[in-house]
Amino acid sequence: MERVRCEGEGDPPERPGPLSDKERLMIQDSWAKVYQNCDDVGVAILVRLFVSFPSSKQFFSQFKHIEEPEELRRSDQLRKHARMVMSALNALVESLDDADKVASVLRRVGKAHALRHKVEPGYFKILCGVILEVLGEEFSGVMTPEVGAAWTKLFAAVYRMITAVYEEEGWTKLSTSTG
Ligand code: HEM
Repeated sequence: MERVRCEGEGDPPERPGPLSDKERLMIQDSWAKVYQNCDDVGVAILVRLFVSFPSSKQFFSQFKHIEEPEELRRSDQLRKHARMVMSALNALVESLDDADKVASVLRRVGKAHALRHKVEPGYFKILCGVILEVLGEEFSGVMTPEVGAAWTKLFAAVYRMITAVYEEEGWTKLSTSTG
């Protein structure tokens, strides 16, 4: 059964330091392999998100009522969002040594989702977890525990920056449940 967790609910403190050079390189090397298959991987990630957390479909007019994974997989709106997610992640990974660029990518994504798409920010945390899960399954040779830990650290920082953008944009529902 879907369970969307609230901000701060039972989570360990998320204040990791900046990525080390080694962590940054591990993320960039593993991503290069993932991104070679970006269309398939992006669709697999989003189908997993929408099947495991059906409430995350509520924001998508064209497939919010679809349950069948095969039908979800064929949705143009899903495939379009998959490409946008993968290409934003690519921009992020390519810019890991440029803090201003990272901040600008996340600001753009955070603002659009807070103001235009009205997506509860907790879904970003859920999506990050789903990405780690799918990459761990599909790229098990690449996603060693050490590489996975570097990605986990990156996603914790991404989520912190996204919630900071939401707060700056006046989002007031950070502590309410979405489930
Ligand atoms: C890493 C996380 C994500 C990235 C990089 C991302 C990226 C994007 C981008 C680049 C756009 C188009 C930008 C725009 O409208 O200005 C977009 C649109 C959208 N995103 Fe995301 N997104 C992410 C996560 C999510 C999540 C978790 C949800 C909801 C569960 C979501 C829902 C939407 C919706 C509803 C749209 C509009 C789609 C449409 O008009 O067809 N996104 N996303």
